[in-house]
Amino acid sequence: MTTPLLELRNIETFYGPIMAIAGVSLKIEAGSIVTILGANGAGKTTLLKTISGAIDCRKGKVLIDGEEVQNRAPDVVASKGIGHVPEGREVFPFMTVEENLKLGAWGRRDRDGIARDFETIYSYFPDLKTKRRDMAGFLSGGQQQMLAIGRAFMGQPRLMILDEPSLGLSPLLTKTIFDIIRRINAEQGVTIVLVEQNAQAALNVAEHGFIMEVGRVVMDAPTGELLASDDIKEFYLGQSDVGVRGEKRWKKRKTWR
Ligand SMILES: Nc1ncnc2c1ncn2[C@@H]1O[C@H](COP(=O)(O)OP(=O)(O)OP(=O)(O)O)[C@@H](O)[C@H]1O
Repeated sequence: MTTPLLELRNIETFYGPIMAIAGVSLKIEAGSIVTILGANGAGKTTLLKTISGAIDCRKGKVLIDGEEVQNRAPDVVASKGIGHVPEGREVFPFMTVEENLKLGAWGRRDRDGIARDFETIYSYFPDLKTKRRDMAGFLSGGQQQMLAIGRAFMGQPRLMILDEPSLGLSPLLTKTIFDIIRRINAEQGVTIVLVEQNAQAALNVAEHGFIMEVGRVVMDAPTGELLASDDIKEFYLGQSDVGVRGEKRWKKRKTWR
């Protein structure tokens, strides 16, 4: 059996007395695209932050290629190949596009590789090339999302974790971003973990999904299975059954509890 690229074993993460992650275990194989879905407050962002070292867990293990990295500093986790694209992008507004991308390559010494990765990002996101000398704060929301993805890519991640990349974007821009995420996976061999509120877009691109509720994973299945699930249709895709006279049925109970 191969060692997963990322494994979480019984993670518990708290904010003071509040338990945000209540014992999550999961495995992510190299080369895959997986999505983590869940309602507001389910713990998705906290889980990603626990993986990247932005928040410490109180219990459990985070393993990258079988090596324990839980509660290590974010730069140590990044050096193991984890690139975190946080919710809300968090680009540096008073630095240019190019400077933001250079920061992503911090610690790298391979000048040729850095130059090649700049070109890769500019080929995926031509807008960034056009605006490479502009302040990041003047970019549109979609361009800032592109820059956040580009900056993470400059760190040569083997696993990219993206927190709600479609937040605030038009359907067209969301499609553009998701197409590039798919290409980064297929062409660059980067494994992708995608947290999304846009369940339809995420399930279209991912091979496997995890459903989170109040700090736990309540469902873990290939996306084909999730798309066929009545619970997923009802609660995440808004495709509830409609009665013969057009009235909506009583809201059904979720069966995964
Ligand atoms: N800084 C914080 N201090 C205290 N509680 C927090 C903090 N951040 C998050 N929480 C709580 O932790 C739980 C999980 O929050 P988290 O942001 O991880 O959820 P989420 O699934 O990412 O939600 P959303 O989809 O709204 O971003 C929630 O109950 C939230 O209120």
